[in-house]
Amino acid sequence: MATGRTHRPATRSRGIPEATVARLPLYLRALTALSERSVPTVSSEELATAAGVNSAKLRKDFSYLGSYGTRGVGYDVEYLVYQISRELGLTQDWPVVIVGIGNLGAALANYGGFASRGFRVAALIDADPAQTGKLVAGLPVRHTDELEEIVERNQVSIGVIATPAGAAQEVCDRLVAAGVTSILNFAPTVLSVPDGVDVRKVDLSIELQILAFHEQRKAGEDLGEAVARGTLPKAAEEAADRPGPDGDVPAVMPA
Ligand SMILES: NC(=O)c1ccc[n+]([C@@H]2O[C@H](COP(=O)([O-])OP(=O)(O)OC[C@H]3O[C@@H](n4cnc5c(N)ncnc54)[C@H](O)[C@@H]3O)[C@@H](O)[C@H]2O)c1
Repeated sequence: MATGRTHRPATRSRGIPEATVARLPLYLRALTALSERSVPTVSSEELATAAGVNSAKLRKDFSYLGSYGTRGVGYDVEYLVYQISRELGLTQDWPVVIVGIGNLGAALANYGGFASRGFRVAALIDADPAQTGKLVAGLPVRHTDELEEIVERNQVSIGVIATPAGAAQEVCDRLVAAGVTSILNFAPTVLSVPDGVDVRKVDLSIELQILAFHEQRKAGEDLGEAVARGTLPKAAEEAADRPGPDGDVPAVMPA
């Protein structure tokens, strides 16, 4: 679901391309599901289908990890889970702070999937004094005055920003100055960060806009096919012939 980009070169220092790194979590999710069902081995085709990736791409990705599978047997599921987890840095615990504990921040704090993937929510921080001390997901909300101390004491390197857009840059600057080097930004704004700090942006409305674009295309194709088959309902046919607001384009455009 995460969109956006990191401020890093396309290839990481260990020679794994950024596009491969972006697919590793997809493999890991599929492999974890297999592991939970005690499936011992998996072919590249099966795993590629489960991860929604092309199998040739998967084999290429795994070659960067030095994992080639065994002909006729496939890949060892447990070993690959370990290998990918290690590559993603998930074999260690990552303390995370969430800043902005409104609707979204509270929902993120309550999401159990972070802890099970090695991300421990170390603290919840909000600027509203009325929020301070409230328990959210079992953690007391702390005031932003304590941000630097919390980050330093917990050695937090990952910060999640769920504040309004107008506050996000200032929060980001404070997190970075305190030692955070990776930011997951939910606020609808572009953040400036110094070199060496990774920012990933999550924006569900952008994802919805992309789906809306495809829906519109599909609707256009359906209409075009109906016109070609001569099965266009009468009302739609009239609409397709009617001039649009400019007077020269039909209100409903066939593909
Ligand atoms: N990326 C996405 O897909 C997505 C989805 C929903 C919301 N959002 C964005 O997430 C943000 C939060 O949305 P919400 O619905 O939870 O809003 P909200 O108003 O419920 O919560 C915002 C919280 O941030 C706190 N805050 C304000 N300024 C702060 C600061 N300087 N430091 C720390 N905390 C501060 C407020 O006190 C409040 O508790 C918004 O920017 C919204 O646009 C993004």
